[in-house]
Amino acid sequence: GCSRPLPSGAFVYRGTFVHSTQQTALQILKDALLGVDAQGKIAFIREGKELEKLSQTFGFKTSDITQLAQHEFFMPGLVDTHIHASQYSYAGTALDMPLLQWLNAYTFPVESCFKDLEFARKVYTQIVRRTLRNGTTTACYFATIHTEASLLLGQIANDFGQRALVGKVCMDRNDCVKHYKETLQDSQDETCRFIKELLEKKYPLVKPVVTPRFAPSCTGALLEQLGEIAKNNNLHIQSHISETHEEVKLVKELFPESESYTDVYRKHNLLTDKTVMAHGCHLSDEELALFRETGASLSHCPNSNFSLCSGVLNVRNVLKHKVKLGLGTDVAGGYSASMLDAVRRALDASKVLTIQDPKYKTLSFEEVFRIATLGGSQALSLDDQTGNFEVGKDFDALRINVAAEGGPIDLIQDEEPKILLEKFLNLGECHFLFAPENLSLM
Ligand SMILES: Nc1nc2[nH]cnc2c(=O)[nH]1
Ligand SMILES: [Zn+2]
Repeated sequence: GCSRPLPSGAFVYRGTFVHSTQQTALQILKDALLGVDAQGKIAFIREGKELEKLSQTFGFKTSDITQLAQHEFFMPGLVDTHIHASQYSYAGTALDMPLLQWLNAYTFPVESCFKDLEFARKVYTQIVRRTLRNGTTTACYFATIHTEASLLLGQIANDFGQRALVGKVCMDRNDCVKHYKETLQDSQDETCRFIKELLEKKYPLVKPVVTPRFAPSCTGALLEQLGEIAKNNNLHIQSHISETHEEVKLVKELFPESESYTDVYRKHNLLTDKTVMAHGCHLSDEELALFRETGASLSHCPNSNFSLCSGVLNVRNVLKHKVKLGLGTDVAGGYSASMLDAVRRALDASKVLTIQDPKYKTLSFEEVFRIATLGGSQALSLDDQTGNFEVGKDFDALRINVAAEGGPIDLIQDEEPKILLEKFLNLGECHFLFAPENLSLM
């Protein structure tokens, strides 16, 4: 063998790894060896019996290996494809109105407070810490219309080591809470400044995302400008679509020249292969076909859809149309900042559809696991970096101990990894202790 020490920051793990691939919703690798290079990237993932050969090729000693216990496994970090960092202060409250009223009564008044940077710092620090504790290693965030506070959210995500897309919200139409909107010119200028300043920080894991709030909050002129900005800088785009019937009707009135809600975004060059749209509960098959053609993706936010009584997304139909799909918490329309909750609500939503129509094929926990990990990374076009344990991707993982002392799961006997994962998804909690220096491992 080789007696060179591993370069600092390099690791080798041995044990069970569970993840998804394009072909299989759940691939279980028992007694696998996974090597992480000094840059945090996966150098190899092979069978334990290849130890001898691997240790020679990669130059590590048996004593360098971290061995997982029987009841432990690694899974990819969870990807929250849609979350409003700015709404965290009232998460768990204010769920007594439909969307459009809810925005005016609760959301816009609270978001207008992010002009105050100290308030923003408090809320943004808490949401980043909370999502990380819940196992969200990648988040696609909405901030507010305020550039400075949005830049601060990017800084906080970077400081805690979370992979994040951060969006300064754009809206030049708001008749209800009059002070919470921008002029067309300001929205455009501040979006450009936000993008420029965030990119100049060169945060390795944090990128800007062009963020028109949704069609009813934006004039056609603003949507047009934002489409241009995204195109010229090859940026991600996020917004909302077809969350409630009332909203769909409003968009028809506001954009009478468009064939559909999806057509409004398409016309303004906002549907690209780096676009993620939240909800899509009431999209037609024709609209789903436009998503497929453009490579745009959907974020399924079941807690929010139940909590605001918005609708139930037919995930099977989305998958049938081969539209990329991730899961989102949509805090605070969704009351939980945990992606494990999103997994459970996604299973519930699917069961609601089966109750309504027994021929509807309920999603399996394996399928929802894939949507919460690999699916999310694809929906955010970050699947070259994260989403599963492929060589060359970042080792972005959760180390799960299903039998953790004082934890919520009782194991009566030794269980297969598939059962451990199913129990964890349905019953588990992740709250790891904070060790920012270890975040790349967690
Ligand atoms: N759930 C949700 N839907 C929206 N549509 C436009 N803005 C919002 C928001 O903040 N939350
Ligand atoms: Zn939302």
